[in-house]
Amino acid sequence: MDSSHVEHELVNILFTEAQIQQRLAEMAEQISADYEGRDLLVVGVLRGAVMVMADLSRAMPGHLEMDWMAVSSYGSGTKSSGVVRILKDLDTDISGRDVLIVDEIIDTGLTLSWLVNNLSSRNPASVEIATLLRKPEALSMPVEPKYVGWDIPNEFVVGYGLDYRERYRNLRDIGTLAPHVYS
Ligand SMILES: O=P(O)(O)OC[C@H]1O[C@H](OP(=O)(O)OP(=O)(O)O)[C@H](O)[C@@H]1O
Ligand code: HPA
Repeated sequence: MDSSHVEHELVNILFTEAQIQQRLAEMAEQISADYEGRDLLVVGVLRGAVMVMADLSRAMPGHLEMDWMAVSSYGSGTKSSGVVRILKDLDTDISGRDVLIVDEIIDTGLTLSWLVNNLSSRNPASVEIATLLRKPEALSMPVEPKYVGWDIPNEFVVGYGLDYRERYRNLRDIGTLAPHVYS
């Protein structure tokens, strides 16, 4: 497969690979300082957060554990269905644990506000969120990520874990798709 072909379907690069790595390093430094001496469990939200989890966790020098959840609210399109389902639950008992949920984007805020409620009911010591991107709509939702990479405009973005119909997750940059891709 010709990967340069895929890159050409992006019309507007919002963040390059280098910018993403730089921002994740800053976030990792802050998170490491905040959780120093604590027993951190990092929870990645499959599938989009795989890249952020891999790079953010490797930028943190201390001990941490990783677990994963899979939830679905989008189906195959670009609009949230409004209903969140657990597709894969945690393998870890989080009672008494410091939990940091890692995701790549908060869009409507539905997924993460639901997830924070769900995990909070399991008696963790704390639950916080780290997200690489946040869209404006999420600001009106009861979801308050402690760590945000960037606030972005309300456009559908792909790359670095973010998909459109399961494609484009493997792009190293984050950008918007050319209109012809949707037609
Ligand atoms: O704030 P929201 O409007 O709820 O949107 C954010 C969620 O949507 C995406 O996941 P998606 O359901 O597309 O699954 P994926 O990670 O497998 O792509 C993304 O990874 C977030 O978890
Ligand atoms: O802008 C987006 N792009 C890809 N996946 C998403 N899931 C929520 N918002 C987005």
